[in-house]
Amino acid sequence: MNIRLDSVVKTFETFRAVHGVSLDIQSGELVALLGPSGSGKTTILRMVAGLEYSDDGHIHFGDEDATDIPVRDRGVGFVFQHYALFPHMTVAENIAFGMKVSKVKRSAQDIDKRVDELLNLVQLGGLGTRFPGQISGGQRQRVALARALAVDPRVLLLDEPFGALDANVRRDLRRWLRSIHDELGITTLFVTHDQEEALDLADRVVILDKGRIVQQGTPEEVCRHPANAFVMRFLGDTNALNAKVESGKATVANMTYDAQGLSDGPAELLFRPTDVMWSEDPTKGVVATILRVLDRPGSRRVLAKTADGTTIEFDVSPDFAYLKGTSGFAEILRPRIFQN
Ligand SMILES: Nc1ncnc2c1ncn2[C@@H]1O[C@H](COP(=O)(O)OP(=O)(O)OP(=O)(O)O)[C@@H](O)[C@H]1O
Repeated sequence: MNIRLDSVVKTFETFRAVHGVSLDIQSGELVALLGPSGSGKTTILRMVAGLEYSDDGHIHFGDEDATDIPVRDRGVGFVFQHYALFPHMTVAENIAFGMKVSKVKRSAQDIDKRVDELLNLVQLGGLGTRFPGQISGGQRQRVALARALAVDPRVLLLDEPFGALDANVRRDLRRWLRSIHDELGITTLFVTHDQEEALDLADRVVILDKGRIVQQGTPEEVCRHPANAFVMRFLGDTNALNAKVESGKATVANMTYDAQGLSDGPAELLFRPTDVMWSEDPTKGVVATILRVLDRPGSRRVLAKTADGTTIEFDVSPDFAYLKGTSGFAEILRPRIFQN
């Protein structure tokens, strides 16, 4: 089932939370909506679910205008961070619930069989008789997914489903969710503010800022070719140096960089901490003095000050031997120059 959002707008009283968002989700695709808090992710998801109406624009499920499809007929399965399981029902009863109340009637035997299949799918075989209070948070979210899948949804909507869990459990669950998605191929829209989660999981990442899509692409595209400074900063640790563009060249201290296509004037040169090599050759990089060297399990993080007083941070191998106070040149491997 493909989903198409066409210039969708949502305003809460006077505040516009979603500004004309257009997005095509292909059948079987796993798309992550990624953005900072308040960027409109949940509002978009709720409009796709039919829990919220758009003020303008259209949402299509396949060839049908979703506005005409009541929520319970949309064939949507949800998993929300706080979409609690029924505490007084066992895990198996929770999973069976949707099937029991569905318009599609199934025999008790069919339901039991389907519950067993789903328990095995989410790797909780044997835990069907436990109550939600007797399993871990990660297991509860797996039950929530099994419950969402029980009614054979055409679309799966997940809103920060692993948000309340600790980092290691989250990492395991996202790998697991990806393999379930590969097995079932259900069109999935996943909301997260966690960059790594979106990049790990999704076929396509849609980055939102203040209710607008600022970039969409594969994880590789958004990482390697950020559309602007916001995307670059939002996706991970970023250093910024002031630059001046003149005739297609950006000057930063003693260095010039290619800036074809940019207009003359101020700009920012952005780069990742992993994209720096320390050099003793003044033609190679921006002059800097080491302030501190911090140790990490597999690397060293260097804090250095450039000539105009900006602090930059970069990662080097554990055998980096330069000491605090040493001056040298920070060679920037993948400089990106942006203008407002
Ligand atoms: N029912 C509502 N009434 C008024 N304002 C709302 C309502 N729901 C959301 N908003 C506002 O709309 C904006 C977008 O909210 P939304 O929940 O979609 O953001 P989000 O990107 O999902 O954020 P988070 O990651 O914090 O959940 C926010 O500024 C929020 O305060």
